[in-house]
Amino acid sequence: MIDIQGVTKSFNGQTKAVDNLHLRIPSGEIFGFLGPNGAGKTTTIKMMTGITRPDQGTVLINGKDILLDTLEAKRQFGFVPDSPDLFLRLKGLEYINFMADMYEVPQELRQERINKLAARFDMTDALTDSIQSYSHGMRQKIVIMGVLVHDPEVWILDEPLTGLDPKSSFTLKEMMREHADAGRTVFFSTHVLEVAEKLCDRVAIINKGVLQFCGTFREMQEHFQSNESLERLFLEMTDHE
Ligand SMILES: Nc1ncnc2c1ncn2[C@@H]1O[C@H](COP(=O)(O)OP(=O)(O)OP(=O)(O)O)[C@@H](O)[C@H]1O
Repeated sequence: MIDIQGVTKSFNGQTKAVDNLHLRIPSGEIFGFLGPNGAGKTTTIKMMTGITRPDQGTVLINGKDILLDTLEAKRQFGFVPDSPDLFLRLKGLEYINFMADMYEVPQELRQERINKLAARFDMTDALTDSIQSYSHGMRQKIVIMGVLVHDPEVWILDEPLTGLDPKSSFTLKEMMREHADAGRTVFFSTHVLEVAEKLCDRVAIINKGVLQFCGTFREMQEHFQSNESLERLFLEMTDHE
């Protein structure tokens, strides 16, 4: 469960990148966070994960305050950032083991998880190569595997499908569904509205830092008294000046 309580963030004392955002994402849900370029999605995610400090408001992850109980809050989630260009000098397996060490995953359990994840993402042969030699999609997959190796209850994923090939993208979406169906939480940002429409239990749309809508796709259609696709409704909500 994620509880975003009135977070606000300005840069350089100017326009608010995120303005008094409230969102509550219960366990058991895949939640899509949508918005045009520069809308404030990554800034929100950085405040959720304790990377950026909000000017106002806070975020609770499974009831743990990211500002006051930071370490406990961080134990609750796994975070996939929008850029996977991290730890390039490490081999894939070294990186996953590093993540498993950080989260104190016992040896036997980690081996089983690494084998399963590598098989699901077609990465078994690549694990002994350096991350530097990986394609963008392979780097994305190793970062996802590094997060999933500690089996966090809450997944926070910033544009996780970018650069993944169709099979890996399908696998990740399948895993997101399994995770939510097991009563846990998946929060992800995306620009791929067809994916959001099919995959998400609920979505939020943010524009210029301000929440425009939060609810199911059906609720959105009812609200706008329209049978249009999510893409059309999104454009209507975000195109007007
Ligand atoms: N470190 C920073 N310094 C100054 N401005 C910033 C900083 N980070 C973000 N911004 C500004 O905050 C606003 C929101 O940016 P953010 O990266 O959160 O958008 P986004 O919704 O993730 O966009 P995209 O879809 O393009 O990734 C933008 O106007 C951006 O220029």
